[in-house]
Amino acid sequence: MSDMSDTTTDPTTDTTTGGAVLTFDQVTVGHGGVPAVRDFSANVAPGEILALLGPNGAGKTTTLLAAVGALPVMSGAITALGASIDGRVERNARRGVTLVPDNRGLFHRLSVTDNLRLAKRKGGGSIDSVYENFPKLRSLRGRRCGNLSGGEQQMLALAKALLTKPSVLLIDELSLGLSPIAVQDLLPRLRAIADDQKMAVILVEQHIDLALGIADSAIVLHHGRVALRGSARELRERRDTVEAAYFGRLGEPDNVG
Ligand SMILES: Nc1ncnc2c1ncn2[C@@H]1O[C@H](COP(=O)(O)OP(=O)(O)OP(=O)(O)O)[C@@H](O)[C@H]1O
Repeated sequence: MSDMSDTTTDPTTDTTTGGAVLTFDQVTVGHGGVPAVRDFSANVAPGEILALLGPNGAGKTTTLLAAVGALPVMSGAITALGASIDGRVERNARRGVTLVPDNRGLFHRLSVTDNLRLAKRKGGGSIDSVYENFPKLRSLRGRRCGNLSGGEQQMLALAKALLTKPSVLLIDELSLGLSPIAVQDLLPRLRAIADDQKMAVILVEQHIDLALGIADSAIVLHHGRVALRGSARELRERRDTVEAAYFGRLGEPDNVG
């Protein structure tokens, strides 16, 4: 169990639902009937970035997939923008709940602009505004997406998702395969856009310090259980505790659940 009594007493329980646009209420979700995440509760408010941390296999992607309706919950409930999340992924996306998947979800044979045009067909902002936020993409606009670097593809994946003006954006390892400098460039942009658009974000990220550097709050998952939660500021100051949670040294999952 966490000793961060100044943040939240029970790490599996989040009782602050006021103003949340995305709520997980004691959610258990998994694959083929086998739970991968158990009793997960969390709230994310407009403009809030929640960093979802944890080692490989902790259940981070599973949590995001459940939040867009791509995996049915086994028990508990997920609510976004006042309505329950169900299995209709496209409908959830139209309502403003958008996932940037870890495989980036890009069309590699199409140009940068054509990828953006396809995203724009789902509604939302203008391609010009994307190029204002990501000037690098403007200079690459005629390039085939498959010929972009990993960092450029990540930027495009983020830009595509932002084009639909989501209210809730779920990002699975934006920094996958990127240099630390590229991550340092992208994450502050995400912070600024979340602030501007009052967009709620869950950021799954392996770069713990960079994630805590831009997030408002954070949860560490271990073996599908919440091992630790708190404000990002408090967790930055208790880096050793975060690491202990990450490696399951705050107690066995059964004890914290
Ligand atoms: N399609 C699947 N079928 C069966 N089990 C799965 C499937 N996808 C994930 N799992 C299992 O669910 C658990 C959680 O996986 P998940 O991908 O959510 O973890 P993660 O925290 O995102 O890990 P990583 O950091 O490696 O991406 C793991 O034990 C994993 O093996």
